[in-house]
Amino acid sequence: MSQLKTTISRLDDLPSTPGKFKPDKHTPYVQRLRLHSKITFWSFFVAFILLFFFLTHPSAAPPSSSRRALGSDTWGGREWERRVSRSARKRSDSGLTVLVTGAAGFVGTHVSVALKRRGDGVLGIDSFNHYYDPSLKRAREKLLERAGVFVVEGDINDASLLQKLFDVVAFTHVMHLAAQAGVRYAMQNPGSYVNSNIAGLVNLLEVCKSANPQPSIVWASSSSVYGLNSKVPFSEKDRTDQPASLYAATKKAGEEIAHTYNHIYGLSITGLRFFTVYGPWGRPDMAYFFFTKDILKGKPITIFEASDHGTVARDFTYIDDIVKGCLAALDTAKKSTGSGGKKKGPAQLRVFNLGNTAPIPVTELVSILEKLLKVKAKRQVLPMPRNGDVKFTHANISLAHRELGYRPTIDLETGLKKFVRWYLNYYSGGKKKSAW
Ligand SMILES: O=C(O)[C@H]1O[C@H](OP(=O)(O)OP(=O)(O)OC[C@H]2O[C@@H](n3ccc(=O)[nH]c3=O)[C@H](O)[C@@H]2O)[C@H](O)[C@@H](O)[C@@H]1O
Repeated sequence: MSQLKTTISRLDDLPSTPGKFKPDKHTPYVQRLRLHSKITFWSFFVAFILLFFFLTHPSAAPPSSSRRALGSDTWGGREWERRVSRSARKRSDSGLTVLVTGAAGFVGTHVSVALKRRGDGVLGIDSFNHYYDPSLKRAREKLLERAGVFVVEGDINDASLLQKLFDVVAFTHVMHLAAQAGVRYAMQNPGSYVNSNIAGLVNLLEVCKSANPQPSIVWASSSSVYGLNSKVPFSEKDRTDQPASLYAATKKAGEEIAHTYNHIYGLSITGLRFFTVYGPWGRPDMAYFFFTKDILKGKPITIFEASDHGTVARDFTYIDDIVKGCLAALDTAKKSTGSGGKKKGPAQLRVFNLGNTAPIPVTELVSILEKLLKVKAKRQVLPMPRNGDVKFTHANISLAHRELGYRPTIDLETGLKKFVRWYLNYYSGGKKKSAW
């Protein structure tokens, strides 16, 4: 307080109309004026140096929240809001207005384009993290841009960004696909699974529950929640309390968290348990993708077998079938019942298997790839390491068939043919690099 008084009294020393005042150059006032000029000069000089430093060293800039306040971050500003609104504008009154998280991801890209093509409003959000080659995500972003979908670069853990998106657009639906995927990587980086699949999910649901109107939510769970369940085919009624990986455990936790937000806040939530989704623009961390890469390079591939020399198999599901399931889940989602963070009545809570219901041994997947690529794979068969993998998956899809009209139509060989065609084209560096 005393310091404040001193500062005020110093300011009071200055004449209110300095131009009319003829100073005596020997008075203390003139000395102070000279001092002030020097301070002003050095302040400008230091400010200039700092500005130069931050412009040439962007990573040394202040934290994003303060930059955001200045409107100079990757999001914010009038032009940005215009882009957000334009992307989320639907073509007809009956259309949906969907926020797609993980929009530059494999499933996110396909779902976003399909929604946009049929006239829904779509806005994407994606963190473009480096879990796998970010240039593939950027190529997908270009594809989305051409389809009229704007992807906001940001994290689902950023509550102020999500809040801002809901301030700009009244989303009717959220298609939540942003996640840390991959079963085996969970042993290397467990924190990223907790951060995306648990903290990120909770953050998103917090914003959704407070939104007015509350959106309906459809999100990606995983076949991995069945874990050590050995009853086949896997039905939604089967036990899911024995996850074999941390990845599976975070997806299972997501399903329980969904229950809580549905119960307390009246959010309408649908979880989709995807079964090993594959296809063009897929994820390079998945076996069918890196097997293709390694076979073409003449590198050996490792094929896991069960401890009893038993076959390891997956219910591989083609991306177009998954997209149909996602759209059907959005179309049949009932409205959330809450408003202003308060539940008004019971809301819809659903879980569906989206699989192909035709498990194929991994050895057969490799044989199909060999045939399509016309290259013999260098197979190395090893016992399945204890890294979170399960022996087989097999979806019972009768519930999804009944409620969503879901009926997969693409068998593994047909789907891999489409994938291989895309792969060769994309990685040939040819002109058709970003073809669909
Ligand atoms: O359906 C799911 O729930 C999951 O499907 C995939 O997980 P996964 O089925 O393990 O798919 P891949 O990693 O592509 O593995 C496919 C099969 O290849 C086998 N594999 C994998 C890697 C390898 O080097 N060798 C090998 O034989 C695996 O054991 C597995 O049986 C996805 O990576 C998960 O994100 C997703 O949630």
